[in-house]
Amino acid sequence: MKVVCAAIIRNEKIGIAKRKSKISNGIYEFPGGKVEDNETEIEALKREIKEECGIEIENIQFFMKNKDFQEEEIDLSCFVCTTTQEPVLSVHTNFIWTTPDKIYDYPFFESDRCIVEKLIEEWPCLKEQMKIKY
Ligand SMILES: Nc1nc2c([nH]c(=O)n2[C@H]2C[C@H](O)[C@@H](COP(=O)(O)OP(=O)(O)OP(=O)(O)O)O2)c(=O)[nH]1
Repeated sequence: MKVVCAAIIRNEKIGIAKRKSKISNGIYEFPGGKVEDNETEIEALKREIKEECGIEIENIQFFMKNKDFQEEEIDLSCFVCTTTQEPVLSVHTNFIWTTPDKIYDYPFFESDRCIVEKLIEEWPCLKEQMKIKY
């Protein structure tokens, strides 16, 4: 299954969201979801973030891929992007703006560990790079 997710950056913070249902109940994740057959990863990402957070995202850049096996194989592509809007939640019960080094203060998707690690490593550069864009 192809899945996309976004590390959304705003005001030098990254957004993480808490799920209210299914396998990841109560766990924080990067917002996103499954890629449908008729769409590109970027189209899926924009659609999922609009559906789940009610916001438009901009400056979308590929960040990394990660494979995991849950109930089936998950082929996850993570992107970084910016927004100028505040989320309005539908499938999540909470949304927090934080910095990568604090993500593990929250119960977070274990399979996303390498994404979080890369975000921590690249954060000084990434936050500067994304700052000029919003
Ligand atoms: N959204 C998201 N899903 C992730 C992350 N890491 C990770 O392993 N996953 C897995 C969990 C799920 O098995 C799958 C995403 O499925 P989903 O349930 O979010 O997809 P969806 O929104 O399209 O779901 P639905 O429409 O079928 O309800 O990817 C992540 O950071 N964000």
